[in-house]
Amino acid sequence: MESLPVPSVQAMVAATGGAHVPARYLRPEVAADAVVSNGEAAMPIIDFEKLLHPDESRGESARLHEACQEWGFFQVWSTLDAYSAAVKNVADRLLVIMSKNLGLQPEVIANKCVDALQSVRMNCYPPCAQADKILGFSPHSDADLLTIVLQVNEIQGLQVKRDDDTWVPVQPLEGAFIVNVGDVLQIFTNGRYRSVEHRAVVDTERERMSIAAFHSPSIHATIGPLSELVADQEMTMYKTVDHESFLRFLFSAKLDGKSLLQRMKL
Ligand SMILES: O=C(O)CCC(=O)C(=O)O
Ligand SMILES: [Fe+2]
Repeated sequence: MESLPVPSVQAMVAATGGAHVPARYLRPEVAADAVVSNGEAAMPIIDFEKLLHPDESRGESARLHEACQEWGFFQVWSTLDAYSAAVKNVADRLLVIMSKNLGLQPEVIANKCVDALQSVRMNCYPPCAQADKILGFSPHSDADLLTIVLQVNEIQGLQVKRDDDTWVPVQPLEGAFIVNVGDVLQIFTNGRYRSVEHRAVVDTERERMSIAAFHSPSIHATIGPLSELVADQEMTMYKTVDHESFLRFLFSAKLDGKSLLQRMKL
């Protein structure tokens, strides 16, 4: 469908700052409309966690019911708790299966993850007309155990570096997470599992968004090759440090490829 042949509003605002509004956009009735203040008549806000909580769900679902009848509109408030818990569950289960694959008792990693650290980063990449000259995210590897990334929209952007220095774009699959091994897992496995550099490019026209959830061991866990995974005669590839020192390494290094792992090398 073709759009109406009118001048672009964005271009017009950019040119005049909105100082001149063409007559076709003027709406005299707006001045006469009553707009009440956002006080008593505020739209209901439903707390999603309460809605799912066994003890609080009754009250909150009653409010939801009322909102649907009275307003037909409501806002749902949700901390990222539900999301974080869901992705943590995925990470924990993957780590159990990875442990089995490595011939490792699952408790070895699980014990290091009692009171695991988790952080979530929302990435937003605005479009850029000169997308081929810039990067949305510099090449880096993640400093955690496992990262679980949700591509919020279908726009491609994440690229993974292969051994021949080529970059492979990751095709977003609807409903799928992208999971990557982080530096800590590479260190735990003495290099068997690979924490690989990746980067994000941007689109020329469309904004892209992703949510990355980073799963790390407890702050009290030591970070170093797991003795169970260093075979007799095998060389230990990395230092063993406490988690706090590891994080200090991380925050003192700039986002630069795999420099953190280089610094952990023996
Ligand atoms: O935007 C992406 O797909 C990846 C983001 C990422 O690598 C990160 O947040 O560490
Ligand atoms: Fe990353």
